[in-house]
Amino acid sequence: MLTEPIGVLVMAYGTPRSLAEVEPYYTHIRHGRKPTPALLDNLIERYRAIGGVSPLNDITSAQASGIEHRLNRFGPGTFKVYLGMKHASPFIADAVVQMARDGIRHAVSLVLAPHYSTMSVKTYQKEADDKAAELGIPSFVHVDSWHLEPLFIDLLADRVKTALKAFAPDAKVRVLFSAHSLPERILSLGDPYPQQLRETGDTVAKQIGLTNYSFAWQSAGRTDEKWLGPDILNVLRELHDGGEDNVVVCPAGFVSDHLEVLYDVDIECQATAQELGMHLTRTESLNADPRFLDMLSAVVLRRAEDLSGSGQ
Ligand SMILES: CC1=C(CCC(=O)O)c2cc3nc(cc4[nH]c(cc5[nH]c(cc1n2)c(C)c5CCC(=O)O)c(CCC(=O)O)c4C)C(CCC(=O)O)=C3C
Ligand SMILES: [Fe+2]
Repeated sequence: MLTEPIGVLVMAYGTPRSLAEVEPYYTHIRHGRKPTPALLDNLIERYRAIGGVSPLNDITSAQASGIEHRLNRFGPGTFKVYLGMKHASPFIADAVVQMARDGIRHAVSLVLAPHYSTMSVKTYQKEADDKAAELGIPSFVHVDSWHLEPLFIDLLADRVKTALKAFAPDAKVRVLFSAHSLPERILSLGDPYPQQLRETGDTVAKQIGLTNYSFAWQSAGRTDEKWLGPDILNVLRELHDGGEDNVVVCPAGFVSDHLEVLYDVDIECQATAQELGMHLTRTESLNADPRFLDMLSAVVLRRAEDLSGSGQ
């Protein structure tokens, strides 16, 4: 192991801290273009519907500090965790500046999302690497994805089993593994994202002997482009038309309770299900589950071994 502290840059999407911050946050997501009043009102209404602010900031912070605590179990001060957000402060670049100030020379990056995409994880990594290059500090060793980590699979498998208990033992129940949709053009780029979601779902299903399951995309952006389908709301309608009215949604692409889970699944999918007379539940989010943080810190530790191995 290295003798000086290893920096760990934990990256996440970020969320506004108050309703007043929704406009600058949305403008940042839109690469500096202000949203129209209608788009802004619509987003504010969604945050209002989940209680005004998203619990995401608190959960992300708890995840980062839980990872740091675990990494330092065997040697206090061996690792220093920095939190950097894509669209909210502290931004990824702020965290990298702090790492440089602290004299960190060896660092691992981890994105709090299981599946790799050129439009998500890669953009986080690029932001970190660009800032490191600008500051003249060594680049990061990245964790690209952890969608097949055995402990991640175990956690989802347990959650699916628990969710299925809401139904009669002999009921026919469809499990829908979902993730955030992305523009369909990622397909022509050979992006691994859709395949990785499928691998997560297939592996969970195999582990618990689940046969009635499929995949759906949720939370597609409000843009003119075509987004990956099938959209989860259409999948619910099709299931109902085919005589299947029992559904467990497992939002496997997300790790925390936030807008896409608390609004898009718990309010929007639930409303469609009710309208159709379907029975829908979802798996509990991973949040700061100790077993989840054990898993993430083990993944970081493994990657940190590559740092010393590569002689950096
Ligand atoms: C792949 C992916 C993940 C999962 C991986 C990861 O976690 O990185 C994710 C997570 C999240 N997305 C979030 C929020 C939003 N995403 C938006 C818009 C967009 N998301 C995109 C992608 C993703 N997003 C994309 C391609 C857009 C279009 C604009 C663009 O090209 O960038 C918009 C704009 C309005 C709207 O479309 O609703 C909002 C408000 C929150 C925080 C929720 C909270 O505050 O609780 C979280 C965790
Ligand atoms: Fe998003």
